[in-house]
Amino acid sequence: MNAPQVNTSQPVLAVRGLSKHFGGVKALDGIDLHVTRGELLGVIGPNGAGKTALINTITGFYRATAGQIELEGREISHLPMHEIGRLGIGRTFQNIRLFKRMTVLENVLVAFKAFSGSPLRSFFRAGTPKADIAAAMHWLEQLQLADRADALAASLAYGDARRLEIARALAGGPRLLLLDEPAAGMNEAETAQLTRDIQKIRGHVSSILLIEHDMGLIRALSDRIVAMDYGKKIAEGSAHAVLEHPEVLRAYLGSEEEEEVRA
Ligand SMILES: Nc1ncnc2c1ncn2[C@@H]1O[C@H](COP(=O)(O)OP(=O)(O)OP(=O)(O)O)[C@@H](O)[C@H]1O
Repeated sequence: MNAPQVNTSQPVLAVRGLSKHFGGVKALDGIDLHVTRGELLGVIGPNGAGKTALINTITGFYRATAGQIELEGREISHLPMHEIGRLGIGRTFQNIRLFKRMTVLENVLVAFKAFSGSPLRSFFRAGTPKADIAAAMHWLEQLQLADRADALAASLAYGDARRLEIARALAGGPRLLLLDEPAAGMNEAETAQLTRDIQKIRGHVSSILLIEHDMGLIRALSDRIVAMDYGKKIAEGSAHAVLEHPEVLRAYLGSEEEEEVRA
């Protein structure tokens, strides 16, 4: 199959009519959205709106019930997860997933390992190419983790562990980075640092889709916001337009997050 022609006006990600049903539960119900080159798209919605299901379906962790997912014009919804990762979609998880008994540096090296396709154990035994170590250290420096490179991942403070997940995702060289609630569980100072970190990494990855409940982070970082509820898109546009949208306020009404949306 020929590679799609480079088209700078083409969205990096285009999702059309995307649905994911679990029995009678419509986690995604006909979602349309796109992320353009250089854009950070914020995705908000109350608990259970379908935000994580969106990331899980884009990355092939869930198989879509219906709809299309295009990465730079190429249909990917039928592809296995590892192939979607190889084509350039990186992610972090709502619940941090690190190799806790490996060092911080090794956790980032896994990204190169996954891409080279060779078995992990023998890779480390055989010695790691200097270029990979230099590249991994670059990402650790970007996320202020270089001085913890030899520490065990298990010993990291919560905020550092979250940043290590981001460093690992970036080391895979994604065109599109999907961040699933990176500020979850962070205190105010950690969230402020994370905001600066995400600003910094924007220059290194073409596009970012950011799921977050922290409206301060969403306001500070998003070029555009999509709001979801019950698996549907209920609003789309600028931070001001979406966070003041009557349907968005209604969706959050009565939930603990209502005050945050208005803050
Ligand atoms: N594997 C699954 N099996 C069954 N139902 C699921 C599964 N994953 C998600 N759901 C359901 O799909 C809906 C959307 O869930 P999802 O986790 O995507 O919401 P969310 O917007 O990410 O919520 P939160 O903000 O709490 O993380 C929920 O009703 C959830 O119970």
